[in-house]
Order: sequence, then structure tokens, then C-alpha cells
Amino acid sequence: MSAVRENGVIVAIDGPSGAGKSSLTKLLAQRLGYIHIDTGAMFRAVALMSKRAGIATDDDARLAELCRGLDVTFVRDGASCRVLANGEDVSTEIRTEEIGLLTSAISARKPVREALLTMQRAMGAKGGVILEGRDIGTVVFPDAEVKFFLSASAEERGRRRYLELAARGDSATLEETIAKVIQRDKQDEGREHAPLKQADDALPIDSTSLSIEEVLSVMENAVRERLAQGDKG
Ligand SMILES: Nc1ncnc2c1ncn2[C@@H]1O[C@H](COP(=O)(O)OP(=O)(O)OP(=O)(O)O)[C@@H](O)[C@H]1O
Ligand SMILES: Nc1ccn([C@H]2C[C@H](O)[C@@H](COP(=O)(O)O)O2)c(=O)n1
Repeated sequence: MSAVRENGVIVAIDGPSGAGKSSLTKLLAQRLGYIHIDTGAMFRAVALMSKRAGIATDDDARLAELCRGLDVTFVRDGASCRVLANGEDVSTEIRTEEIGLLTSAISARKPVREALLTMQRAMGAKGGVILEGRDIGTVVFPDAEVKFFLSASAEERGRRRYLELAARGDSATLEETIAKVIQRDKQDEGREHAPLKQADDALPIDSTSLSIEEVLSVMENAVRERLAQGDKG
């Protein structure tokens, strides 16, 4: 059993787009008093800055230089969290579907993954954190005390995303949205560096037919059970 960390355990929540990672990480972090680290938002911030700088998605030298000069931070704003890139609030801009697709390409580049890996490990090393992403339990923190792999059918994840986009006034159809979810799955699973995959010791949760509350209950129980084990030394 790994040594007890200074601020608590590390919780990893990996899974494909639209599975519910951000929703559950936010709620679980509130329940546990843990810090929520949205690693997807970090990759999205890199993608946004690369777009602004006109950097090609395969220009590794310029991407590496951009990452060296990029500081991504999270700032609590009431019940939610703002994402700052070099001090600029980019929380809204990074959430567009355009940036989402660009991020899938950018996140496949080795220099970007190496730069953000260093940042993510520095943010979470002392524990008391929940990191959500694609490679947390396999690459970022393979020694995380609790790992979940949260998934749902592509149709259900597309439906969720469709409802989310429609609420924001986006005119994408359900069929188009499901197709984009499947496209991002293929890109995230098929890339050479840190592909999306379930860690061998992760607890799989298929949320296709589960409510957010039902998923949260499974996750909270699993974390509290692990914390109780730590108390036993
Ligand atoms: N179990 C669930 N049942 C119904 N809706 C859900 C469930 N989990 C999440 N949702 C909804 O699905 C949408 C996507 O959820 P969320 O953004 O948390 O997913 P995600 O895995 O973080 O996606 P991405 O990786 O693309 O950021 C949100 O509108 C959320 O409220
Ligand atoms: N640890 C991570 C987190 C995210 N990504 C990639 C995968 C997605 O295509 C993109 C945006 O993530 P989201 O905000 O939708 O969760 O970033 C990754 O490769 N590794």
C-alpha cells in the first residue's frame, strides 16, 4: 500500500468524451473537500493558444515552445472553477466544439503531453485531488489510490452532448453530435502517446443507464472505503 500522502489520496477519473467525468469530478470533489483538476481544460487551453498563434497541429517545435511559456491555473468562482491561461480567463472559449476537435489533435503531440504531464504531477502529488482526463490512471498517476474508468454508449454520450450544445444555442443535430463523439473517441484511443484506455486496476462504471447521483454514490463509497483502509495503516 502506498504511503499516505500529505493532503489525502489521489483519485483518477478517466473516460471518453461525454461520459460525465467533469460533472462527477466536480460533485465528488465537493463531497470530499478535494481539489478538482480538469486536465482536459489544460489541453484545451494549449489548443486555444496554438490556434491564436497560428501553430500547425503537427509543429512540435512551436508547440513545445508555446507550452514552455504557458501557465494554466484553476481559480474557484463560487461553486464553479475558472480556467486561466497566462492569467486570462479562457473558460468559455475553450469549450467550443471547434476547440474540442482541435484539442483532440493537439493532445496527440508528444511535446504537449510531456509539458502537461509535468504540470499535472506537480498539481496532484500531495494528494487530496481528483484528476479527470484520458490517461490519469495509466500515465499521470499510475499509483493513484483510487481509479475509475467512466464510460457510456456513444449514443448516450452524443445525446448528452447534444442537449448541452442545444442549451447553448448550437444548431448541431443529434446525429452530427454522435458522429463527433465517435470521431473524438477514435482519435483519443488511437493515438501513439498516452491513448485513452482503462487502467488494469480501475473500477469501470458504465453510466449509460445511471443518473449522475447514482454514479456519484458508487464513486464516493469507493473512495471512502479506500480512505478507511488508509486509516488502518
Ligand atoms: N449519468 C448521467 N446521466 C445523464 N446525463 C449525464 C450523466 N453524466 C453526465 N451527464 C451530462 O452529460 C453532459 C456531459 O457531461 P461531462 O461534461 O461531465 O462529461 P465529460 O466526460 O467531462 O465530457 P468531456 O470529456 O467531453 O469534457 C453534461 O451535460 C452532463 O450534465
Ligand atoms: N488527460 C487528458 C485530458 C484530455 N485529453 C484530450 C482528449 C480530448 O480530445 C481533449 C479535451 O478533453 P475534454 O475536455 O473533452 O475532457 O483533450 C487528453 O488527451 N488527455
